[in-house]
Amino acid sequence: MIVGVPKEIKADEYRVAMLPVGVEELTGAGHSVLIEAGAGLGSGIADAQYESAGASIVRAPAEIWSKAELIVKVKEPLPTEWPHIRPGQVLFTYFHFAADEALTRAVLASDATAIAYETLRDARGGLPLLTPMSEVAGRMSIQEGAKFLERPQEGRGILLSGVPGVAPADVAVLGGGVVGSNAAKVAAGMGANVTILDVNLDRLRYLDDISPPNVTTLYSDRHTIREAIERADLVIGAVLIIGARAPRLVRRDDLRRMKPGAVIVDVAIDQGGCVETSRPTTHHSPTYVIDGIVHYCVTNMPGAVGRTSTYALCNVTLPYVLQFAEHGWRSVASRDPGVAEGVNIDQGRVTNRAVARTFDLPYEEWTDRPPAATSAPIVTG
Ligand SMILES: NC(=O)C1=CN([C@@H]2O[C@H](COP(=O)(O)OP(=O)(O)OC[C@H]3O[C@@H](n4cnc5c(N)ncnc54)[C@H](O)[C@@H]3O)[C@@H](O)[C@H]2O)C=CC1
Ligand SMILES: CC(=O)C(=O)O
Repeated sequence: MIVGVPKEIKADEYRVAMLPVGVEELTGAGHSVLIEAGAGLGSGIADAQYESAGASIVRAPAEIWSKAELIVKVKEPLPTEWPHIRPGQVLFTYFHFAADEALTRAVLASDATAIAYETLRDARGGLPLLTPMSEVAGRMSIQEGAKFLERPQEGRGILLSGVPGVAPADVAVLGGGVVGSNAAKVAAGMGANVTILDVNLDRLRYLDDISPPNVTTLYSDRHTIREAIERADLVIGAVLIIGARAPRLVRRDDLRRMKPGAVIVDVAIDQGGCVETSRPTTHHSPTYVIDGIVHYCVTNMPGAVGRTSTYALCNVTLPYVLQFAEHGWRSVASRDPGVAEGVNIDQGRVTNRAVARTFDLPYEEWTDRPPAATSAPIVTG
């Protein structure tokens, strides 16, 4: 199989979807790997390292898109990449379709197959390809929140930890999953008073068991959310309903009840954000202020720590890439229902219920039978 790894083109995205060891494993098994020149530089990996592992370095991204049967990426294809997507091609990357109708329709129209990192499940029902990036983003959310609480960054001029004689900050974490628990761990470690809100009581019981005394758990409802964000200096948005648009837990009216200069880091922005006033931002221009509240809504937070994130991501994606190359993704997905849950779009059909519902598109349960050919098959070689 020909596997292609284009350079990421999203703003401030320094990750790459494959390590040299991945190239070595794939080429050792008889596959070809095309890596775009410079794709690894943001993560400190030189073209020569890929080449010595057996990759072909390709200058023109169009050549990768036109030759590869399996495209392995980090972020969703951007509009300039859409025309390159080919019928029958398989794209393995983050998509977050529910936050982007134009992307959804472009991939549907392409007759390609989209296997989304963020909905693929493991045998325990976890999200193995989302988890490492959620760990990164959860930890970063406190680092970033702390920075934007500084007065020159338009925050309220609060040091998260406080100092002897002055109280620490209050941090409210909406959603106690991977992002939320990692955010809470870092914030609590810095000495902040942390409140985690979630609708999953078993999860709250677990967090209550393992957390230090400066972490409180609360069942998440409209009243507890409102009270927690009114108290908070820093709010972390960390909810997820798999495949779906994030629920809007904080409304515009709520901002007026918050402390002026408080900061919201809406990590869930990649699924549309859990705050009504959130809109995507970039690492270069990460924040904006509405009603006195600083909003940080970067959709690719782990991209800023490319080296750590690339390794953490590729550790978990490579085993799937190897299986797809070796056995074909249809055969892998037909044997592993967790992989089938990753298939969001398959050659013109929406095969993820939440995505279909978000855009009122027809839903078809995924089966291993390829749809009747509607376009010319992909040309390889
Ligand atoms: N902006 C970025 O760069 C990144 C964003 N993310 C995103 O962060 C979000 C969270 O991801 P994970 O923590 O991995 O998900 P997760 O599934 O581990 O945790 C989500 C939690 O939200 C809870 N939840 C659902 N509805 C809720 C409600 N109404 N109130 C309170 N809690 C509620 C769930 O019970 C669950 O515990 C996702 O959208 C993910 O894609 C992840 C990594 C990077
Ligand atoms: C999860 C995701 O979208 C990211 O790591 O950028």
